[in-house]
Amino acid sequence: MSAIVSVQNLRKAYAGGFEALKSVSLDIEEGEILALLGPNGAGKTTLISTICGITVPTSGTITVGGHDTQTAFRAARALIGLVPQEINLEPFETVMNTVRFSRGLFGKPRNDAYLEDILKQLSLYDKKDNKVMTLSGGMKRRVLIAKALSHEPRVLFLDEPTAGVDVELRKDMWEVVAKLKASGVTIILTTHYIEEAEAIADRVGVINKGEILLIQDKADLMAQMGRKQLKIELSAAVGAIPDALADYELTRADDGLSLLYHYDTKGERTGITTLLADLQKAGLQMKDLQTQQSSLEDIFVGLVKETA
Ligand SMILES: Nc1ncnc2c1ncn2[C@@H]1O[C@H](COP(=O)(O)OP(=O)(O)OP(=O)(O)O)[C@@H](O)[C@H]1O
Repeated sequence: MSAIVSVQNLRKAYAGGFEALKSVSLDIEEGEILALLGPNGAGKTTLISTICGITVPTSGTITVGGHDTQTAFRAARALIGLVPQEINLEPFETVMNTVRFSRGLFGKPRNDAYLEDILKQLSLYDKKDNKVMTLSGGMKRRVLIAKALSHEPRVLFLDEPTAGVDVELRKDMWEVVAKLKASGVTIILTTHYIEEAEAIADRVGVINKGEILLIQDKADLMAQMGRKQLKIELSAAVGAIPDALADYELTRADDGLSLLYHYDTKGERTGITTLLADLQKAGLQMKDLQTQQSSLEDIFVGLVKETA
């Protein structure tokens, strides 16, 4: 695979001096789905807007399909579709005219068959002659996607595509994204929903305070950083963890009725057998045991906390 978007040492300081991006470098591979995670104000929208040419970088370079976004903006921008966070549609226009107009802005020849196909993919075809103002919020979000795809871009940026969208529609949108990927479009999305990244991304990038903390294959990330938790339910509550068990770094839970033990899934030894033996020696009676794999959410929260 080769990089379709390449960002090198990108810095963005807003007027007033606030540094929203601090020397960000990343390559986005053709055909992948990259999810950018980060808390509010991390710099996700700034990164996307800068790549799309809406925000001017303070320094650094960006290329899209080999075109420099500063010296060959039109060529770079023609390859990009952007679905913004805000709904910015003309309320009195019909769905079909909205997408037709947007395609025209990129100087593409009229091609209703292509646009109708996009509307069908997004389950909007039966609404094509409806005015935008008559659509539901979820449908308007899908019109935004259709609009962004109207000029046949190779890279699609989705900024919080499912914000404020109900669970069912969110899953529909994931299907749409999967279909787009299958048709060869590279997708970059920002999201607050970690389950969204877990469900659809090939790679996950975590941004905090204008810096990329990590960018990694999702499966590798979960295998490397995923820790397991063992929950030991006791027959009687303990007020404090016995000194003899100090090495295990256990935490009390459920008012002392449970103890939590964390171990590395990649480690050669989990330490569970010796822990169970030592629990018995310390006179603690075990009622039940449960294990739980840490989710992407646990990993993300841990990372952001570390750099807080
Ligand atoms: N036009 C601007 N002028 C000054 N500061 C700005 C401007 N736009 C954004 N910022 C600041 O830059 C930082 C990054 O904002 P950005 O919108 O990129 O974050 P984000 O990760 O997209 O957040 P959210 O998840 O809330 O959308 C924030 O501290 C924000 O206040």
